Amino acid sequence: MIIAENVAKEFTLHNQGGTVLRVMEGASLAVAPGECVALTGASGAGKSTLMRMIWGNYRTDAGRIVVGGVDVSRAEPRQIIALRRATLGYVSQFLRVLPRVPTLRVVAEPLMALGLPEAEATERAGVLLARLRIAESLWGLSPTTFSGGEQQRVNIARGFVHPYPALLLDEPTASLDAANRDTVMELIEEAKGRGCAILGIFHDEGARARLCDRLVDVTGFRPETVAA
Ligand SMILES: Nc1ncnc2c1ncn2[C@@H]1O[C@H](COP(=O)(O)OP(=O)(O)OP(=O)(O)O)[C@@H](O)[C@H]1O
Repeated sequence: MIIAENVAKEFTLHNQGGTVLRVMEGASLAVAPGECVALTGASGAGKSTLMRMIWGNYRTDAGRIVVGGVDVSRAEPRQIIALRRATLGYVSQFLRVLPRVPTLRVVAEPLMALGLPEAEATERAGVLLARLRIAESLWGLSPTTFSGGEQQRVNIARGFVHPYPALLLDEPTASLDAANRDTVMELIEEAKGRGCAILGIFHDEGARARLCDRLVDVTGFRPETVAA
């Protein structure tokens, strides 16, 4: 479902004398439906860079990334938009929303973008917000003023409201209390159960042990490691 083949990436720092940073070479992995794979490796090893390339935000310099049959590394922007709408969800560490959009709407939006009627989309959004213990009194407010943990749960609700066949998760259990952390792990298990392919960064070792079928250490994709 999520495939990376021989992916390479370098950054050119134009404002720093054109310095070229080679950060990745020969990165290959595959995540099958129903599987959860954790990206590991020290800080700066390239976990976020690989996730951003799969999400289609960073260009792939060499190799191929295919998600749900779409070649992300060569796709047109409109294909990436369609992929993100129906196939690939992404729960980033930070919630990015337009100001003044109420929380219930923020969570319902992915479903409405897929053509679901507003009433059904908001009902499903409400079920998930309640499950993630966001007080109903907050649903009509913009999440921009919410606490860090509340924002993260809104972000998670948005990422799980549609049964995406593939999901990218960036530290989904960070900054959550025990009960909410457990609920998020249940949501991830349910997604796996329905065949979702999940690739994530999990610094939470307990969550990694409970959820992940395999670990992929991106240190093996550093150019100096590949050359050795
Ligand atoms: N936009 C960018 N421009 C220049 N260099 C970048 C950019 N994004 C990442 N890098 C560099 O790529 C390398 C890998 O960074 P990345 O954020 O992918 O690591 P990480 O494994 O996710 O680290 P962490 O666990 O600290 O988040 C780092 O050396 C970083 O400086």
